[in-house]
Amino acid sequence: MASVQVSPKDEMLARFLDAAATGNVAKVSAMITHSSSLINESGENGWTALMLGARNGHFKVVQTLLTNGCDKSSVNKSGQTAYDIARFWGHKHIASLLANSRGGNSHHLLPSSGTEGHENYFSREYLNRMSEKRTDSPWLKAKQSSPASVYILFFNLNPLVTSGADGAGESERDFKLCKLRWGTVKELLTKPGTTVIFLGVEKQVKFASQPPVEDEDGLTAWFALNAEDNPMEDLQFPSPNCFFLKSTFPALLQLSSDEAGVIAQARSVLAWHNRYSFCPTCGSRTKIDEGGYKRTCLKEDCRSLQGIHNTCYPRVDPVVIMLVIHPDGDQCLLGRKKTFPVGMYSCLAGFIEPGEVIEEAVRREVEEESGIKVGPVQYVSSQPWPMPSSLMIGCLAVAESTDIKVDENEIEEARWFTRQQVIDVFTKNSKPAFSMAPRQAIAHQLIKHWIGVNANL
Ligand SMILES: NC(=O)C1=CN([C@@H]2O[C@H](COP(=O)(O)OP(=O)(O)OC[C@H]3O[C@@H](n4cnc5c(N)ncnc54)[C@H](OP(=O)(O)O)[C@@H]3O)[C@@H](O)[C@H]2O)C=CC1
Ligand SMILES: [Mg+2]
Ligand SMILES: [Mg+2]
Ligand SMILES: [Mg+2]
Ligand SMILES: [Zn+2]
Repeated sequence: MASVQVSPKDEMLARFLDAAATGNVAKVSAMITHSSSLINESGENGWTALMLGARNGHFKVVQTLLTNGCDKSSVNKSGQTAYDIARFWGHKHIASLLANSRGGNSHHLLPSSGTEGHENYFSREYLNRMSEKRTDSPWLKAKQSSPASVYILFFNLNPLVTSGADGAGESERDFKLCKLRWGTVKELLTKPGTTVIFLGVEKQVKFASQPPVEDEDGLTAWFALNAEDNPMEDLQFPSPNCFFLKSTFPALLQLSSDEAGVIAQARSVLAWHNRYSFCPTCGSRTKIDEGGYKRTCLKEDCRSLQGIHNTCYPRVDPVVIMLVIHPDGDQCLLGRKKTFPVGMYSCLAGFIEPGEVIEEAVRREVEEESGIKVGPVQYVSSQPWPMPSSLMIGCLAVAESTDIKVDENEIEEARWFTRQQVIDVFTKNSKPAFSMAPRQAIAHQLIKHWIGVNANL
């Protein structure tokens, strides 16, 4: 009988590939120590050890190979990388490891310095939320009628403000929230259709001598109210200059940083009450609990009353927003929606989908909207965006491809802009190639972070 001659080299490769395919990390590790050239070799149909480990969900094998300098960009005879294979077979943690590993040599394009100390607009925690007090009904009731408590009022989810031009010292401060007292709003509180929520207490406890009247515990509680009908006619306001903002954008970007933080919380929770009038599970009536942080179904046997029932709590919708850097490190990808002002380009963004990690959402949204493939992703900072309840998760990402193909349903145009063009927009040196989102938007801050310009630009 004729026997097929297998060279010792081929036999060793077969054993190595088998160890990777079966998840034998110790053997994979020992064999590459002994014979380092094995690491990038391929067997049948161009499959490498990395691809086999990725195919069969062996995280540690993939990790070991990457740590030892395995080339993650090689493709098999079907043109698939190990990353494509991991994604196809649903091994998300391995796909993520492959995309974020240094193998592609593109990590150096991301800034090494963090953003410590940077605060995005809408992010300031001016109040201590004191969530433990939400279930303390006597305390909440006493605070509601306390003359020291502060009420901010909304109609159609737009806050009551005055003109803020009183030397506030912050240039964005064009409007100032009207802080009302219980005496002014007590009639409104009893009206059907009025929603009241407890926001928290001022972090700074006031000294006893300071007006207005203090409660015994020295804590100044803040509440937010949303009125169903325009309350202007019924109420005596402390200042004739008070008015409701007519629209949210860009007016909501013109508050002080403290007040913007309060609005981010209040508007998101009020918007949730406004949209979730009935139980999403059975359609019955609900009652408001926990200082406005919960809606409980009134139907005794409703499923929402058993187990985890997140329909009862205010929602937060995570959104990834990313600045994609060109593989040459010197350009970034910006897009424009049809609704943007003429000439404005900004970062791409998109809602995170269920079962998706941040990095994968960045890759999916960028590919959907621009056709660009993305490798490493780096988290930078986040921003509440209360229109109505997004949490913007700001990232930098490095592109692995450069040909743009826009999804015209979402984006009108996407383009690569050079670092110099971006710097020119910030410094207003020469005729700008585009206009930028306002500095209160995290998109603006991400772009600034990438080019490393200082904070007062
Ligand atoms: N602060 C900042 O700098 C920026 C903030 N943003 C905010 O980020 C958010 C998302 O960005 P965008 O590019 O529009 O997102 P996407 O790219 O995900 O596209 C939005 C579309 O996706 C659909 N969609 C999917 N999931 C949701 C969900 N949970 N809630 C609402 N719509 C969903 C909607 O389609 P349909 O309407 O057909 O149902 C919506 O029009 C927006 O609210 C935007 O205001 C965006 C850019 C900059
Ligand atoms: Mg999208
Ligand atoms: Mg989008
Ligand atoms: Mg989307
Ligand atoms: Zn119900």
